[in-house]
Amino acid sequence: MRPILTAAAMRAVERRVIDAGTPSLELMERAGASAAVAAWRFGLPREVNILCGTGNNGGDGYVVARHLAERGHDVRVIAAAPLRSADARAMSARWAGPVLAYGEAKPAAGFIDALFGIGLDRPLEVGDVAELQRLGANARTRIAIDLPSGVGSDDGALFGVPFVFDLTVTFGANKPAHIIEPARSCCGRVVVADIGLGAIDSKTRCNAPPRLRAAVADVHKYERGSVIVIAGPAGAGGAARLAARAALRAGAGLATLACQPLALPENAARLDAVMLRVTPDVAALARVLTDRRIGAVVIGPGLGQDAAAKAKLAAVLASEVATVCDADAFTLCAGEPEALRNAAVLTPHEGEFVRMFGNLPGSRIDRALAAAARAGTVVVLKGPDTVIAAPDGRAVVNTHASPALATAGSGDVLAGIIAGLLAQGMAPFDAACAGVWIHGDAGLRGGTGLIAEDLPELLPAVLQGLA
Ligand SMILES: NC(=O)C1=CN([C@@H]2O[C@H](COP(=O)(O)OP(=O)(O)OC[C@H]3O[C@@H](n4cnc5c(N)ncnc54)[C@H](OP(=O)(O)O)[C@@H]3O)[C@@H](O)[C@H]2O)[C@@H](O)CC1
Ligand SMILES: [K+]
Repeated sequence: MRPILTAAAMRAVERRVIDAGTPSLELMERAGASAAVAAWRFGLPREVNILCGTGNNGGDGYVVARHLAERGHDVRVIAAAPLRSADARAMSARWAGPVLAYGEAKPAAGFIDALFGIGLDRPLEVGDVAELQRLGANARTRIAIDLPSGVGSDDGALFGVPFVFDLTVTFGANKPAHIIEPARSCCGRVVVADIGLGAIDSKTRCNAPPRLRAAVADVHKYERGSVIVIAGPAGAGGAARLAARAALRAGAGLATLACQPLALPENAARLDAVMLRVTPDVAALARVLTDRRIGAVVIGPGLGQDAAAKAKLAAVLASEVATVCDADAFTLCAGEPEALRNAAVLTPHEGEFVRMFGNLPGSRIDRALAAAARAGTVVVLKGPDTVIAAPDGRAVVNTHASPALATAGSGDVLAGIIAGLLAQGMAPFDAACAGVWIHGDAGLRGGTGLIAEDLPELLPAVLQGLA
């Protein structure tokens, strides 16, 4: 999984490489040269304006200017002044082409933004926004060096980015802003250039296709894992049924819906491969959960929010079965996430997350990590940039997803997939990362018009693609 580095972590890597003997000016040369190649490959128009800031991002811009001019581009640098970085001053001295002040350059078809990178820590100034706007708004091709000026590197917040870029060329590793919204949508395509920083380690990473265990020929259905989904009252079983079907399609050998007698006719009429188990009361449910063959349980989708629901949740959490909590489980434990400490994975969307954990500071990654530490369990903060965080400080961000997944019941399916993987023996963090990727891939395959019922049916194709 590719690393994601905060500005501070990036600076630490840079410092290590410099201390090991590579001059910072050499790193800037590599950064600018690789950005110029990426821009050229992208089909940058011949005429290019490069807006250079006063720090090292601006320094990169001067290097880009020199390399593009060598490749035959007609380049003008528009310079913020005075240059405050010694390396940027050295690189500006090596640039022999035109340097213009704000307001002097004519807009051109190509625009490169080297105004601010990871050093931006406050809103853009009015003059900077105006010049970005004047030169970039109508350019045919807009390329950002390291980051679009105006995005917060660590939290992905927008400090006044005036338009969306076509390409962002970054160095060594992705920054959170390339991965998390709203900044991610401003970056366009993101290219990570290798500038010789060596192996980069990070506890925060981008999600990747999971490696699943190969199927064994001689296997019993119980050995493939058994999942139980706790249904809610009569008339509200759809969410639980979706989760159960998803668990089966994700590879569990069995999925069972546990429901109360009154909900039996509804569920029996709608289920075939998924089995039904009537649990008239909490004691019956607790007894079912002592079956050691059950590998995972889902509770929350369509559960309800009454005393009966609360008692079922307590029974599940008191059992030893790996539990995925979703939906109503969060409402039942609003403000007290410690109550869910015994769960294996929590899958809240943004609203549920806030209900559980309040308004935590920082980026989505920071917030998910803080929540996982507080709840003592894996937290999946769902969204277009889903963050999977573990109490030990690992975080994975998934962007392999489709807007089509923002549909009723989609989250129930995700909970079922994760439970299906847990039941097959995956560790909670791995099952959550894999489940989110698989769910995202199904969403991409389904595309526009997708509804939650489609998702389980898309899973065989997704899983066969991973085998
Ligand atoms: N990491 C690596 O390995 C490599 C990194 N490289 C490059 O270095 C870039 C980072 O450079 P950088 O540290 O000089 O910061 P940069 O983004 O140029 O900002 C400059 C200064 O602007 C200021 N400032 C902040 N906000 C502001 C605002 N709104 N309006 C006005 N001013 C504002 C703030 O200074 P302050 O005013 O706070 O003193 C800040 O320090 C990085 O993105 C990459 O392109 C490559 O060269 C080599 C390999
Ligand atoms: K930039």
